[in-house]
Amino acid sequence: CFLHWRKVPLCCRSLFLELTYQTQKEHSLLPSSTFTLSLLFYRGKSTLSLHILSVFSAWRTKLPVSLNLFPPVTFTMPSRSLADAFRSHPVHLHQKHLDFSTLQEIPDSHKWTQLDDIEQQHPSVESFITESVPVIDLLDPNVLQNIGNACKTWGVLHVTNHGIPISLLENVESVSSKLFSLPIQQKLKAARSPDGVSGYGVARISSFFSKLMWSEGFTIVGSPLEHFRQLWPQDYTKFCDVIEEHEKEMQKLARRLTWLMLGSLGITKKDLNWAGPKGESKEGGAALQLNSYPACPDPDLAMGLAAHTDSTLLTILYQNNTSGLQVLKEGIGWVTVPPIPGGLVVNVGDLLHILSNGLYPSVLHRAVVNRNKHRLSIAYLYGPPSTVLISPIQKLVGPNHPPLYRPVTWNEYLVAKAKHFNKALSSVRICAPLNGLVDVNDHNSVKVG
Ligand SMILES: O=C(O)CCC(=O)C(=O)O
Ligand SMILES: [Fe+2]
Repeated sequence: CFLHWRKVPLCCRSLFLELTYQTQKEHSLLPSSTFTLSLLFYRGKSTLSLHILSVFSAWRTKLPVSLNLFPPVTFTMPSRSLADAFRSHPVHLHQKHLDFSTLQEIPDSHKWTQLDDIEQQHPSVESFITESVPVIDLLDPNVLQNIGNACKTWGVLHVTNHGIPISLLENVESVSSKLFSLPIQQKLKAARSPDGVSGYGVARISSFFSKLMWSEGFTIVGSPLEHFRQLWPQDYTKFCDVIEEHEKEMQKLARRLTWLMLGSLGITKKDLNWAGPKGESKEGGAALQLNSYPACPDPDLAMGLAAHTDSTLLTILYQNNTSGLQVLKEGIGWVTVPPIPGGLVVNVGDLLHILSNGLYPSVLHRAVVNRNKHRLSIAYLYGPPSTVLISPIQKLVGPNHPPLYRPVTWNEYLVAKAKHFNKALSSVRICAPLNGLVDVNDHNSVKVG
């Protein structure tokens, strides 16, 4: 291999070498364990030096060392859990916990007097004079086509007939509502630790802003048992049961939606290694994010949750009966996504953006607040198994469609997000899109206040 490396043009600025250990029990020709060597050359943001790598591909069938150029998705390797990814990259937050219920006016710490670039460039638009986010019935015979159009043009959709019992969604809403209405001292008993992921606290993205957001959150990764025991020493088990049941149902829906979205791109389970040889997929990972946006005395000066994209394959969002979610639609501005009865919002996340090679863009969204009503949202953040490498799917890549992103695991991407926030997608980009468009988030400045 190293002989060929010399042929890499000097203009290549960087070389990524990813050595991954793969167990291939079923493969008759290879020993049970082989290494997959992924070589990825890139030169800044311009095109890839593919010619050198084609030499390697001929070897793939003969050698126990396989050289994958842009593997769609590969491997399992013992690695850190999602929670570890956060732990290894702590985000330093202003740990200021307000008791919103007692405030008559907005303190300076929460006054967004100067909006960041993205808010200034894109005004809010009234939903009745513009288009609205597509509503897709999952039982519609044209569901694939409808989902594909919505992902391509909006990066977000509403789904109905999704199969999640409304009573279950209401039960999770009720747990959230009880949780956030506990006294602040009680909630702080389940506070998220500075290097942790689960628990009560301000939005994780707060560290990128000088002003705090008008919201509080509670994150659940794995079991909420320990934290719930702190919050409700007497009756935590019934709350845990609700979360567990919700997780089970949402996992099923998230998996179904992932395959519908990929299916609308012509991708089947056999195109993805992590789907398993018979199409059965390994478990994806997930986090549940409960968000509370108290009524705010001056909503124009506050921000519920600042503009961001989700570091997921997709996110499924339930909102109580109060509006607040807005998505950025290029050429239009911020469009409100009001709750629809029985419906769930589905966002394209950054990892689906990468898998689809930018065909399905992750949607920039934010939450605004409201003068009179308390708003709750429940986000199911769904991703792949955390050690699977995600890169543009080979079927979507060709001479006219070079891969735009390098392979990255969910863990690695979370670390990139913790470092670069809305520039995380650009940080894993290896090539400018041929259509000259850049990621919407590239325009975002994170300075505020
Ligand atoms: O509250 C909302 O509508 C948005 C929540 C959200 O974007 C998130 O939790 O990532
Ligand atoms: Fe989000």
